[in-house]
Amino acid sequence: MTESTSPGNDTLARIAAVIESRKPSHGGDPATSYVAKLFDKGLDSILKKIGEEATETVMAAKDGDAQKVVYEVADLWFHSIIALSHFGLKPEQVLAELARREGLSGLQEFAQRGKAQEDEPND
Ligand SMILES: N=c1c2ncn([C@@H]3O[C@H](COP(=O)(O)OP(=O)(O)OP(=O)(O)O)[C@@H](O)[C@H]3O)c2ncn1[C@@H]1O[C@H](COP(=O)(O)O)[C@@H](O)[C@H]1O
Repeated sequence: MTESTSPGNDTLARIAAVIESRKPSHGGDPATSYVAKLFDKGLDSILKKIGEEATETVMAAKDGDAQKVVYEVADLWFHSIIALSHFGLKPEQVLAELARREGLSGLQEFAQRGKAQEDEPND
């Protein structure tokens, strides 16, 4: 797969657009759409799915099952995009935040926040 055909930011933007179209305000139908059903159930149900998918990601990793890690992270990202949409946010905003952090070491950033050395995020 070449770089130009690799799934990337466009994929996230397209999925986010479909998710947006499933909102009740856009005519999403819980009878025919998983996303519309989740929006219909509300934020707690969306957050519960994120918790489940995060746990399943950890379990797949602990099992050493690399392909399952891919499936579970895809589930986690998908449900996280639904949560972003609930708050009127888009994946682009998360990607922009990651881009902003590029080149800034996590330890450097931690020090800039004035954290004491004994609080280092190493566990
Ligand atoms: N990417 C996804 C996607 N990923 C996961 N899922 C669904 O999310 C649910 C995840 O639930 P679970 O992980 O609990 O899976 P499970 O099979 O129920 O249980 P486990 O065996 O994993 O424990 C399943 O019903 C999946 O089918 C998704 N449903 C939809 N999409 C995208 O969203 C679009 C809109 O979907 P609809 O709103 O349903 O039209 C689709 O065209 C896709 O692009």
